[in-house]
Amino acid sequence: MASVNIENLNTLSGLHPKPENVKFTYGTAGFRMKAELLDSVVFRTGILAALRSKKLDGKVIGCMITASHNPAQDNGVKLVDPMGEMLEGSWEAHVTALSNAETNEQLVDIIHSMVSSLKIDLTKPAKVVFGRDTRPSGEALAAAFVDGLKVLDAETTDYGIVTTPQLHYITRCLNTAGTPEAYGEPSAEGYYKKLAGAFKTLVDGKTKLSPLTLDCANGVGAPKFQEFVPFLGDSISVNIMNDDVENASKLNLNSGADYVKSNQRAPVGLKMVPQQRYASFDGDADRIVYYYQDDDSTFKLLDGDKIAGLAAMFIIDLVKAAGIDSISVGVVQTAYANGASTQYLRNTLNVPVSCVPTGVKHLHHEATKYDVGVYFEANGHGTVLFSPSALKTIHSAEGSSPAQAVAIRNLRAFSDVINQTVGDAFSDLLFVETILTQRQWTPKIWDQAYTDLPNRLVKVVVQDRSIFKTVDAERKLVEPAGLQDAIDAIVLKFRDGRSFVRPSGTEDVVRVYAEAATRPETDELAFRIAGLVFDYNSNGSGLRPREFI
Ligand SMILES: CC(=O)N[C@H]1[C@@H](OP(=O)(O)O)O[C@H](CO)[C@@H](O)[C@@H]1O
Ligand SMILES: [Mg+2]
Repeated sequence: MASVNIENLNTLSGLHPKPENVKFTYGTAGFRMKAELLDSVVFRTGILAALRSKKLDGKVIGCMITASHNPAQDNGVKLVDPMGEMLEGSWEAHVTALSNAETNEQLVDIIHSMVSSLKIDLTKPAKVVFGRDTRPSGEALAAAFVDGLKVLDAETTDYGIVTTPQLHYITRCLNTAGTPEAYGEPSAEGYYKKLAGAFKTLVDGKTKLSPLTLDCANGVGAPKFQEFVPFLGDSISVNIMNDDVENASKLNLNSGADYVKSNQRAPVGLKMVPQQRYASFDGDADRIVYYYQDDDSTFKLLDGDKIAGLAAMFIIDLVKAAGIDSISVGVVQTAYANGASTQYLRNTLNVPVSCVPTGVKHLHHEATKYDVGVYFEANGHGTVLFSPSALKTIHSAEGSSPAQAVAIRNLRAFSDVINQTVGDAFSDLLFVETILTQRQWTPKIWDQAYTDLPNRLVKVVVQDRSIFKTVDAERKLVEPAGLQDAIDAIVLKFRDGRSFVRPSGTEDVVRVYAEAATRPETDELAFRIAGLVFDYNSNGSGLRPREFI
């Protein structure tokens, strides 16, 4: 068995020293922090990507350099497994260990112990592809990643500036090429052709909707959607705003899906016209939320929960119309899903709903258990997964009437318009537009499925968030002892009250979520629980926010 060329590793690692006194953790969305701290981490992630590829017999591993909806000065790195899914959970600990090695000797030791415990054959080839968003720090970090790949002589292709979902798509295409599961051409152009072709089939012959106004958060979604437009031709009209990627400081500033969802308001500078459709991407275009203004000028958000409800409703109808009763539809949510959406799914659509911990990898995994699994985080990250057997059924069905044949054709195109590797703002946009076009629905009609319970999300800065331990898909605290009982006692006093507390996986805070029958009750509940959490674990650190009760 070959071994690592230590001289080579020492030289390359010397170019990417680890900053002192920083502890890195591969979290919900990979490593994410101030860009200036990331050089050594990205270099070592390159080593790990090469090891993972060797372990998987030379299958292509993907890497995306992005910090999504976070500010321009942040960056991050995240690995993609061969079918376009997130890095397998057990490898998160390995990449975390590599990133925290203090010396080159430790680095070599960790690599050697991985090679022996995971039985990695270093003579196997390694193939790794990578891309990045528009952040100015991306280019240098990509170079550090390439240095990491050189440690193990990995073959590599730089896909340059792409959206996160494009990189996931390309990774899957490369690994399925020439097989019956071939996913498409492994290029941005192949991606545009596949999605646009399916969309055109779905809206063919239907009356086109009024233009959609699209806020791209001044991120990678802007140039990439511009690139996409010629492929879509006149099948859709989109007015793009917040497309200034030259001025990095504008990235995600007062705009984008996270801003709109968190503040429940339109991006700054957008003058809304009642009953028109608006949508916002986040900074790496893997999330989308829709919104509109009602006639009384109220702002109405159509978030990930609303998108999941719309998708589930449409697919259920389509499956029925196609006469394929054997395909069942399920929806996966997290505890942050609005209680009204869960009720709608269960009681109106009669679909099974699972609740899993936060983080796309959990939702994705659970969704694979259904024939058609719809998954969305409330913040707008999600997609629809068709199981291999559902796809087979859809592709072999013929239908016994013209109406059934049309429904089957639509189901096939629908499965193609959806990026099944990961939540994808472009693809989600197209499937929402498909449904609204086929039904000729305004955003208000879509919104009428159910009325959101008022809700509030509060961040609590505590001394040590690691003491908060949860169970039951993060809906209950088991530690610190007694805190959950105190929460339950407060929640009981509120009509339709629901609240839960969990440590964030991406920020150094504890999050409190609350919903109740009315806005004032919701705010009171949220701030009471936030106050309770703060008092449990502040030890006098920081100021107690004034709104906490
Ligand atoms: C409440 C919330 O929106 N949490 C977000 C956030 O996770 P936290 O673990 O809550 O920090 O970032 C994740 C990664 O982007 C995303 O998947 C998740 O939905
Ligand atoms: Mg994102």
